[in-house]
Amino acid sequence: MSNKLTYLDFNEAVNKSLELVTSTTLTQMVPLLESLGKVVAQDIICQKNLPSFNNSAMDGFAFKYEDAGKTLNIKRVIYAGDKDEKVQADLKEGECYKIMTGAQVPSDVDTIVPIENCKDVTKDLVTLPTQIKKGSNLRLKGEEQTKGNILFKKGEVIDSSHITLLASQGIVMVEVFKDISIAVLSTGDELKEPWQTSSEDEIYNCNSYALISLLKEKGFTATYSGVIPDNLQSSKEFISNLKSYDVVITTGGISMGDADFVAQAFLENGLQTAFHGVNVKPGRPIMMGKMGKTTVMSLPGNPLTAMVNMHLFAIPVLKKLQGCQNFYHDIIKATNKKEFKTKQGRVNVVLGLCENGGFKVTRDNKYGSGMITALYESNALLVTNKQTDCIKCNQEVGVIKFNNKLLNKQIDIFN
Ligand SMILES: Nc1nc2c(c(=O)[nH]1)N[C@H]1C(S)=C(S)[C@@H](COP(=O)(O)OP(=O)(O)OC[C@H]3O[C@@H](n4cnc5c(N)ncnc54)[C@H](O)[C@@H]3O)O[C@H]1N2
Ligand code: MOO
Repeated sequence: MSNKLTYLDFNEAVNKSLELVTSTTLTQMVPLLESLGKVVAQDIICQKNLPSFNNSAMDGFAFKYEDAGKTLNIKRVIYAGDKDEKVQADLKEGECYKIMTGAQVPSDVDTIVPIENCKDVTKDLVTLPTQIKKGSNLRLKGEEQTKGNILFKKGEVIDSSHITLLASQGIVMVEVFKDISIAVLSTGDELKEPWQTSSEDEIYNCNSYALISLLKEKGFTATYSGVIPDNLQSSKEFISNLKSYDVVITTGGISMGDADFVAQAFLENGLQTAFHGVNVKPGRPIMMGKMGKTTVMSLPGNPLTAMVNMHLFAIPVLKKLQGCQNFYHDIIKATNKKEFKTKQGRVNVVLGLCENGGFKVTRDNKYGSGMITALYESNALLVTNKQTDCIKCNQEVGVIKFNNKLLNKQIDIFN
């Protein structure tokens, strides 16, 4: 980080980070269920009307509207799946069909009444109610979607509702954007892996596992690539082997310390720095840039800071790169439950618990960036602007929940 301690404006950093990437163009075909969580690479067009034939919404009787209130003979029973002569229009005067939910409705009837609303129902006869609306309980061919409509658009992340639509169209292979490749690394000689023994003088590497699992939660696959050594020459060699990845994400070693070699090692590998240092707490030392085609995101080592930076800065960039149309943070409105102070002159990112319409700041906003449990106790971030020094009790705030869906336009996220 520059010794002059000039920190980039928060919004400028967000925009610069998003400008670093454009959507991947590589696609692949995947089977229907494997498309879950992936980004669809072309508009999905309706190929089969929804519904594809007029059908009944109820178990009951199908009749001509003018026969409402009359006692009619039951011509036959029509079941879901019946076709051809079983659904032909052949009613005579004084007749109706008994019909089951989902069954095809013959063309000579226009209204359906549920069985429990009828009187004197026998095997052969039924008395229809007088009060019924024409067209009731009749689901018309194509009323939901017609052939040629766009069902959903390129760039949407496929969830269970998309899978429902795809299956309804008989689509079994889906063209999605190929997963971008992401390497996750840590730095620091003090680190031990969770499966190793760590003495009192050492700490476990939790950042890499935190990042990889967050990425998985957000639909990405990341490769753990180890710990960058705390010396420039080895760091440089280590980083030179990462150039085939679309994205490299590191934590630690980017502040002012004598062992903070990460930025220099990337620079010596051709990094074009977009920014290094942002006027935000936590997360001030964050660095982003491009090393050839590889997008580099170097996050501070403090675990809480690294994860906050992932949510705020990294995930939107990765979503854009992965081909998503929506990559801007959304906020939800909540009532602040407990007053807390923030520092003026910088953007503050505050952890809290957002539930039942309320936001409650974590640990009175007195936790440290090195803490791990504060994140566990929270499910949302509140971002202040530079002028804010206090968020009052009962004040309406806008918060970013960790599992918020992203938007296709930038909105004001500040409080
Ligand atoms: N003189 C200054 N010192 C610091 C500044 C500053 O502006 N001037 N900024 C502070 C801020 S803010 C932060 S955040 C940290 C970030 O420093 P680094 O990115 O260089 O991170 P490290 O020093 O390597 O580590 C910080 C902290 O996190 C622990 N750590 C690192 N990696 C892991 C990991 N994989 N798993 C668990 N814990 C990890 C590490 O042991 C340190 O305790 O710098 C301040 N200093
Ligand atoms: O980013 Mo540091 O405090 O911002 O922990």
